[in-house]
Amino acid sequence: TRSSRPQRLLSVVKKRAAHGDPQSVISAIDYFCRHNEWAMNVGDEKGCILDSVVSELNPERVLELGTYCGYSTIRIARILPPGARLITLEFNPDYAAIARQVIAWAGLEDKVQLVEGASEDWIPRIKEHFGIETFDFVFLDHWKDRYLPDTKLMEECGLLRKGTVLLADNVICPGVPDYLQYVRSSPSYESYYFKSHLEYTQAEDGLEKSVFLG
Ligand SMILES: O=C(NCCCOCn1ccc2cnccc21)c1cc(-c2ccc(F)cc2)cc(O)c1O
Ligand SMILES: [Mg+2]
Repeated sequence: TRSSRPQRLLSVVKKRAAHGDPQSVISAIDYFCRHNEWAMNVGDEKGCILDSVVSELNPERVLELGTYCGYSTIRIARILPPGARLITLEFNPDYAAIARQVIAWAGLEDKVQLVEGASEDWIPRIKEHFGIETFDFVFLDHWKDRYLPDTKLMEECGLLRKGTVLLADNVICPGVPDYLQYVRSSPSYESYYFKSHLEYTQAEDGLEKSVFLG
């Protein structure tokens, strides 16, 4: 049967990118998705905004909800300080299997722990399973109707601390209206909208950066 889009992405990475060179993996994926086949990676334009938020924060403990093929995983992991750890959660086992290989090809497997399953099942177990107190940075890029309930769940589970930064992808397209309304109106968050475009297109999209105030 026909290969999957993630499988085609992985084969492009292995053909075009240098092993152990995260930037070449990022460039290979972006070229393929812009010129051959669109895929739902955060992409190069929003990716540069992600890079700037992460490098300004220098987080030690990072959570990513939504791995897909590992594109944003390696964008984040490649600029983390030594000893920092990224936990990335993927629901789809086929995506997870591809992402593991993309992350390994980039040489970043030591900084990344990929877990498979649903956020609502995993979030309550992160503390005891990973021995983590709180996260410094959370990247939300999974089911858009889970951004709000999972943010409330992370608050309830004590995974956020004063200053934890949440960065949410796709706040315009596909859109997360309930999440936006919450973080923009809650006294517990300071929010900022980075206007950009849907990956590899001219459609509007953006990233919402929200600092948890405790
Ligand atoms: O749907 C998207 N992402 C989510 C994937 C499933 O995530 C499932 N998932 C991953 C961990 C995880 C943990 N728990 C539950 C579900 C969990 C997504 C979609 C688009 C998009 C924009 C325009 C279109 F015309 C079509 C699609 C763009 C994006 O950038 C996206 O991120
Ligand atoms: Mg996205």
